[in-house]
Amino acid sequence: MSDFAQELRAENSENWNAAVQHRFVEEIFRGSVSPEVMRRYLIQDYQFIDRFTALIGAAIASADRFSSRIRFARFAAMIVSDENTYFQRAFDALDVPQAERDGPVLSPETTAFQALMQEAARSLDYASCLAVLNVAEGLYLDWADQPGRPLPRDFVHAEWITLHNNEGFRDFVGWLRSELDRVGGALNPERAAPARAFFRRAVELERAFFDHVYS
Ligand SMILES: Cc1ncc(CN)c(N)n1
Repeated sequence: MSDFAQELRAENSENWNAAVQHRFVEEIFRGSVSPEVMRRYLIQDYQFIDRFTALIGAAIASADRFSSRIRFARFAAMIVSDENTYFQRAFDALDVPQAERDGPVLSPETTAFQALMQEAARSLDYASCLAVLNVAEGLYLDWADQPGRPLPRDFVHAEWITLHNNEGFRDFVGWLRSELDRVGGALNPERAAPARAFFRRAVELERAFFDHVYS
């Protein structure tokens, strides 16, 4: 099998590393993200999750085999259950009114990320959907998976970490990488170009998304 996923990651190492070593990551492990920053982050991220779920739908539609559709459908079920429940409990803890949960003013960074996911979804190009999903989940596993590091006390911080470093998530990200290697690696350079570009843009946006919650 090719190592297409690793190649793309290496091409984008500067932004990837800046995101996984971001101030937000350090602060969340210490439990010191301020309530205002955590609120802003989660309110915007809930809108990210909405389009992200639609992108998984596009991956289900465009995948080339049933076993891959099953894998994505199971993952989507986790997002709309465990992860959605986390958001609701965190919003309660942070006193986020219903209007800001359902229809907040979107930041330019959230809008840009939503647009990128929509573009990938509408392409119905499986390799492009996989590229964006690999960034969104691979980069989150990369920052959250710090074995031996103690968890913060507040569930708002701790659970955001454990949602992204548990065994099931690790396994899913490993599968996502192998799927991108299988599908992307079989394409000639010209046909792989859209996935390569989606990957690059997604890594840039992940970094910008972390940055913008502090601005
Ligand atoms: C911006 C962003 N990127 C990735 C993830 C992980 N699903 C997230 N919740 N938000």
